[in-house]
Amino acid sequence: MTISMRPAHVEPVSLSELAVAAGLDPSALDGDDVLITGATVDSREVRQGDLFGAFAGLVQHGARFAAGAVAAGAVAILTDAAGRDMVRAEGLTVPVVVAQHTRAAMGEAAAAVYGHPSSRLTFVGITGTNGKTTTSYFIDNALAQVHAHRAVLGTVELRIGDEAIESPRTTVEAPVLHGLLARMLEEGVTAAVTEVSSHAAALDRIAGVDFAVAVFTNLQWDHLDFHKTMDRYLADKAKLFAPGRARRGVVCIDDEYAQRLAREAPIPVETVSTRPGSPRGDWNVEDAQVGLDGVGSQFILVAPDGTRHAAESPLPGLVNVSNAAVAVVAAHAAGVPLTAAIHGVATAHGVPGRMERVIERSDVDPLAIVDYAHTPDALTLALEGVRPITPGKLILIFGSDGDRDQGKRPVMGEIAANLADVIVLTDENPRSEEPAAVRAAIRAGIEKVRPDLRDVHEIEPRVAAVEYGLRLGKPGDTVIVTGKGHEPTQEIAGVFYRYNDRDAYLQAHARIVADRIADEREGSS
Ligand SMILES: CC(=O)N[C@H]1[C@@H](OP(=O)(O)OP(=O)(O)OC[C@H]2O[C@@H](n3ccc(=O)[nH]c3=O)[C@H](O)[C@@H]2O)O[C@H](CO)[C@@H](O)[C@@H]1O[C@H](C)C(=O)N[C@@H](C)C(=O)N[C@H](CCC(=O)O)C(=O)O
Ligand SMILES: Nc1ncnc2c1ncn2[C@@H]1O[C@H](COP(=O)(O)OP(=O)(O)OP(=O)(O)O)[C@@H](O)[C@H]1O
Repeated sequence: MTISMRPAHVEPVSLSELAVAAGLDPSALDGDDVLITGATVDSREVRQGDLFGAFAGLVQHGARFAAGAVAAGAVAILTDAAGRDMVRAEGLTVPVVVAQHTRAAMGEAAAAVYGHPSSRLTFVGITGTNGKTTTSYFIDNALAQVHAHRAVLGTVELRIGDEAIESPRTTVEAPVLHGLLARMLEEGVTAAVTEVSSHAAALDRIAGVDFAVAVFTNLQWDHLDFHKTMDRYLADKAKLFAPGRARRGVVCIDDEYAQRLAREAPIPVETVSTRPGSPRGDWNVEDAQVGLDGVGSQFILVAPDGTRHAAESPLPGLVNVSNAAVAVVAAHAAGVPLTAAIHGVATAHGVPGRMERVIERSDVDPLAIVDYAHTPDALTLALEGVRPITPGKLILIFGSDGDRDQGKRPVMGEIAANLADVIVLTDENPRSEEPAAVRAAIRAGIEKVRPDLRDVHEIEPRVAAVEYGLRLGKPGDTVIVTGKGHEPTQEIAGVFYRYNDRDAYLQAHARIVADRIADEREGSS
């Protein structure tokens, strides 16, 4: 099934009203006032009656696409002074609104076009380096206890009720977000959750949004190619915790960056402490017991009034105790009674590609898991999480992304060599990089710990590495493939090939079973 990304009906709003909603002076309007019925920042997605946002991008100026946007039906353009000059130099007479902070202004204008939909439902936004997707599904299930019609927007999918499409991005552009929210209202949705990536916060994709609750999971090393320093990375994420953007916040204070955010946030914040050794928060996790069957965990959530509540995480590993605790507190902050929030989180379904058990342990097979860990901290936690449920060897299949943060590659190699028994080094999404060079950077880290490269295998393509790792696995072993999670494609040299780790496991397993049957036949003949 597909979902429409925009509402079926929009009440036209005048361009001058939108300029004011975007915080601009009426003199920012160059040209006639016109009626607007939609908004986009991509000329390829323009519909009749749209306001087209033409930004000075990281690569090129969006005003280059103004003529195409107008031909496709855009009736006005929001851009900066340079963009206006480009538009006029092309001889276009379309009305132009000039803003200094174009992305922010466009978000506010799009909110106004669609009638400020985020204020009309319970909207929860989650940011943090890791755990956004998992926590968003936990929160959704908690919200389900009191909201029959809901939506989830994030890395895995854009879902409104029972309808879903593959998500183009972790966080969609602001006009798409406001359009989707307006669509949700038409569908009777009363509560929604969205992941907010740091790119989204930095590029004002949440401009114009009114979050009921903003949630922060953690800040770990990632994306420094984009944000440059951890301080700027934190500052971008902190944009979610601003007056006018979110009414209240829920912050997991297990790391120091989060503690700083909780101290400095200018909105009311409830803190959640989930790990031994973390400072006490308003809410505290105690007595976390990781289930020995590797399915889930139990813990006690101590509320600010000191009451103790038995709670559960439906997914394995201590990281998911953190995610579950944060989800309970966030859903409670969004209006779900505490007992219902705890029940909703405990009964949440698995999230595709997050500690997903694809092949169960048996007397012939190892346990085979897919996980999305693609940062040093996440990899550490994933491997530490499966060690207690692994009587035999821990076999890790992994690589690292091309065209993304290079610094983490050797660090992840070291972590793998320290925490896994056997390593199958392979490719993730090489993108425009030479795959062997990415693997070499990881291998350098592995060699620091294991100079003889004992039990280290380098196999490509990834589909072959998954089969190789699975064939190495004995019944007591755990095989874990990390980095791509639910992703349906692998990006190599600009081409997206259909590829999924879960499918790779299942297809390899079918061949392994067929070989076993053939061997048995041979043995008995
Ligand atoms: C690094 C980054 O985030 N770039 C975003 C940025 O692009 P940009 O400034 O480079 O755009 P540009 O190519 O210079 O083009 C300038 C303008 O012309 C427009 N344009 C361009 C071509 C065209 O034919 N018509 C047209 O209108 C573009 O929409 C853009 O507004 O602004 C664009 C919209 O204005 C975004 O589409 C684009 O996201 C790109 C596609 C992207 O891949 N972003 C990724 C990195 C991202 O956001 N990832 C995070 C998750 C990260 C994670 O946690 O792993 C996410 O939220 O998904
Ligand atoms: N609270 C957490 N702390 C650290 N690592 C975590 C946490 N929760 C999950 N992880 C690890 O991070 C991986 C990604 O989890 P998830 O998809 O929920 O995060 P995300 O923030 O949505 O990631 P991304 O933005 O890259 O899509 C998981 O597969 C797991 O290995």
